[in-house]
Amino acid sequence: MKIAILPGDGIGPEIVAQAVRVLEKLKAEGLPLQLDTAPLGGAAYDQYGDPYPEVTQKLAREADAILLGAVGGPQYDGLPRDMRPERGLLRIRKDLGLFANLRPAILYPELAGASTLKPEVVSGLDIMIVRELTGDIYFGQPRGIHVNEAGEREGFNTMRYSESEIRRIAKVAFDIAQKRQGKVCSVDKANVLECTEFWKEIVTDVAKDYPAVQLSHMYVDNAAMQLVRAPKQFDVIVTGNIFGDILSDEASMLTGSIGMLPSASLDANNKGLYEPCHGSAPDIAGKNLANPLATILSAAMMLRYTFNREDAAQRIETAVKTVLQKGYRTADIYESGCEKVSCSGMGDAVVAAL
Ligand SMILES: NC(=O)C1=CN([C@@H]2O[C@H](COP(=O)(O)OP(=O)(O)OC[C@H]3O[C@@H](n4cnc5c(N)ncnc54)[C@H](O)[C@@H]3O)[C@@H](O)[C@H]2O)C=CC1
Ligand SMILES: CC(C)CC(=O)C(=O)O
Ligand SMILES: [Mg+2]
Repeated sequence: MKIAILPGDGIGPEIVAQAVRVLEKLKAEGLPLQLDTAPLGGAAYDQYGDPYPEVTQKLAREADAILLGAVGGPQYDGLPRDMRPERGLLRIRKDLGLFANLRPAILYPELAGASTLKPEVVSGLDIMIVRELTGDIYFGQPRGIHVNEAGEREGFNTMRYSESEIRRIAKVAFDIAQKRQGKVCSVDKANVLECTEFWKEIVTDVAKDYPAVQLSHMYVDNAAMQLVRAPKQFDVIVTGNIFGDILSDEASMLTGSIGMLPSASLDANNKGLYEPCHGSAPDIAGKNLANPLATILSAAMMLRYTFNREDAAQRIETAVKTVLQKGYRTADIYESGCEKVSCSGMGDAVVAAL
């Protein structure tokens, strides 16, 4: 089981260190893990002048799976766009064909009080957001900033999806829904954007192969509202890259914190990159304050999706449940009566629970 470890920037190294401790514990018990580290994002730019350098490309391509922290930081904002950390992240996703981004928003009952919604609205919450990850306005050409015909500067990006890109992500969503409650809500803005009107048409066509799955459609503005009004109406949400990016951050707060949301980004053969949904959190970086659970839960997703080790995945998830039941909380999910722990303190607790 070859795993590339890419700590990244900001809180990335702190949270990844805790997930690596969890993996090392499983390795010591006999799981055949090989962990190798390389830089991505700003750290890679600092060392190699490229946010996705060759050394990282080689390691990532040869690995079965990748564990990533997060990239980015204000110190890189002035760089040419192609040198910025976030571009390194987009490049690795594209390079490895990681088109299917699974972002489960699950409420642990112990965190009902940390959710932004009332306990009765979120209790039992279990939504799977399936976000297309290698297309849409994040990749569409042309893009840039230029002087237009009127002699004025303007910025532009292009939202585009090919039929095959929509079909393959729709199939992922329907396949997942078949193993869950059997409901897919496709989120678009088909009332004004041709690209997403096309999305809706293709998803509707793919649904014909899944008669047991109930398909609904929702405009993204309404979906953003429904997520905080009545989130349990959703089972699987399938949507494009930008809408999925935004809606998953929103959904994270239903679970108590952005620090609780893991993700898997899969190619067609379940090779995957696993990372928390949040960014590099420059405001708390280097302070040992970050919540490492999203990253630890991402390692569990890795064992489940890439390595087919449901047993090991569930062990990690059970350990996370145990530490929450015992009352350990990082600052972002802290409530009075609980025991506040640091990032590494949470890592200690999870390793002990394992
Ligand atoms: N996948 C990635 O690598 C991503 C990178 N970014 C980059 O990260 C940098 C910061 O972006 P922001 O918009 O501030 O988003 P962010 O997700 O890094 O932070 C937003 C807020 O959530 C908090 N937060 C995030 N993760 C946390 C954790 N594990 N525990 C406790 N609190 C946590 C932060 O302290 C901050 O207050 C930017 O450079 C951005 O481009 C943003 C999103 C994803
Ligand atoms: C570079 C961004 C697209 C990262 C991000 O916000 C995400 O993937 O959630
Ligand atoms: Mg995001």
